[in-house]
Amino acid sequence: MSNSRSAVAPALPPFDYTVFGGTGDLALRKLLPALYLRDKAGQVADGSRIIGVSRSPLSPGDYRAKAEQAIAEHVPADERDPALVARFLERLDYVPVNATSDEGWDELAGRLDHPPAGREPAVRIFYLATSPSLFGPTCDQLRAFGLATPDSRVVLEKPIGRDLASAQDINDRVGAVFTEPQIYRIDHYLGKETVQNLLALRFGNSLFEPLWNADHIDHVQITVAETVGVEERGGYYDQSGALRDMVQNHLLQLVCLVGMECPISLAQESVRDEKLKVLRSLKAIGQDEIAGCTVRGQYRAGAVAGGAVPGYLDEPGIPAGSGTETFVALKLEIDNWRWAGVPFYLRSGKRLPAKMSEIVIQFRSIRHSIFPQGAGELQANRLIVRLQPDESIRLHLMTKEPGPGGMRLRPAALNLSFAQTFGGRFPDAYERLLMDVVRGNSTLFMRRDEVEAAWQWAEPILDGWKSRHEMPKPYIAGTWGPSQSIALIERDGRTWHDDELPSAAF
Ligand SMILES: NC(=O)C1=CN([C@@H]2O[C@H](COP(=O)(O)OP(=O)(O)OC[C@H]3O[C@@H](n4cnc5c(N)ncnc54)[C@H](OP(=O)(O)O)[C@@H]3O)[C@@H](O)[C@H]2O)C=CC1
Ligand SMILES: O=C1O[C@H](COP(=O)(O)O)[C@@H](O)[C@H](O)[C@H]1O
Repeated sequence: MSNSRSAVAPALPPFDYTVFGGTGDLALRKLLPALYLRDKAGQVADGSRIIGVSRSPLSPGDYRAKAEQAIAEHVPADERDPALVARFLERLDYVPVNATSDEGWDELAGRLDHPPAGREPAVRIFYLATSPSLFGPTCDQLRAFGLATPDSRVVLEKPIGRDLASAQDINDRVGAVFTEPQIYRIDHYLGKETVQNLLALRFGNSLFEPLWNADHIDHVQITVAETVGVEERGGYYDQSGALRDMVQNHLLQLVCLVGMECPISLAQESVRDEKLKVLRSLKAIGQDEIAGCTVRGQYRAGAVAGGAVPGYLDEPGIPAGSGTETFVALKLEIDNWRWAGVPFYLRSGKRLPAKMSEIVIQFRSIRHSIFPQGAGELQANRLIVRLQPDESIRLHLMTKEPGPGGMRLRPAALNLSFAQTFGGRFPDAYERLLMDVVRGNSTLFMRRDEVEAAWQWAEPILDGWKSRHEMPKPYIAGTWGPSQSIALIERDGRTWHDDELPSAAF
């Protein structure tokens, strides 16, 4: 299918993107491919530069070779145009720099201070794709070497801390060098096309908003399921776990977009103000509620997509007997006028049967049935927003079964498939977000107070788990998590929306 939508993207001002951690997994797998694809779409102005930075003693030529390989591996073949790849590689440079010493900083300053001749003023961006422990030292050095100019921007990768205090510490250190409007905290879920579409669905249609409240909605489910395990990131993951890695950021941002009031406009602070109100309205899960409202799981050896996979404890970099969770299910409530009493059930895990993220809005049952017994069970309406893959919005309704012989009802779905409706390629979240930084649009980035409010809610759960000294419940890789996750929702007389999903792989 043609890529007509992204081929006509408007050009932006030239930029200097300095990527700290430029040789790392994130830069090679996501950032460079995303920048190449935006360049291919015509959004990268001539004279723009991408400067990879890390301690490795590479030449610019070595770095270009690495980038070329990364593009070959991570950009689909039909998007790789040799002439455009060559043009993109020309924009790349590399400087060895140590974030925690003075090594390489003068060279980096020299590069940034000497742009290509005749280039118009460029947007200066520092992307910190490194461990968060380096954010403070890197920003200190950016200031010490005069690189943190008043107009420059800094992008922070997640995780922003591992609890409230460490998040505040990072925010303080970065905030001592950059003002809040200069800081872009990435949550790549906000860059996903269908996640942004939640705003269009809710506030671009008159149909749903009158029903979008506790009077009409029984509950909400959010599932973010992955088939992958911890891959090469065991060292990081074991210190993190599913609540810190996925729930505190990505899933809570989804809760915000489902739960927030209509912002006064799409202006960045309006949207972020509304999300913040949701985060501040999250009902604290008390220590006595942890056992009933949360479930932790850890995968054991099993099969995913027809192939055998090892258990978490046998993955590289995972210490023997680790008690880190690779699966979380929990029930939360937004304690406000709109949502009082409506449970939000969240679950996320690795090594589940399918890579699939979706939001299910389960409406209440009709209050009175006029249909005779035998007309079929009346199922409550359900709106399903599939975020990935096969992006779609499906509305499940009851309809009459066609034909004579009385009234029989049957559920059926109105299905808005994005691929069928719009065709083309959906840009990766990083493509959108990297260019939003160039534009200076931080709507889809997290503000300091959002990150800290999310930690404020999540931290007592982490503390509760720690004080209970319980190991996560085991689940077989390729299943939908531990049985306790099913019990969590079934205790309330509800079930996970699994009926249209692949079942366990064996
Ligand atoms: N990989 C992913 O999919 C995702 C990663 N993240 C986060 O992004 C960050 C980076 O992740 P990832 O790329 O996987 O990590 P990697 O370990 O693959 O890369 C780390 C990078 O940091 C560089 N680095 C380490 N120490 C220094 C230093 N003192 N000075 C300068 N550079 C340094 C490394 O190069 P060198 O050793 O040569 O200095 C390397 O380029 C992490 O915080 C991670 O949690 C977030 C979302 C997804
Ligand atoms: O931030 C993260 O997200 C990925 C999942 O992202 P997706 O876009 O593939 O859904 C997850 O694998 C990783 O552990 C986490 O750090």
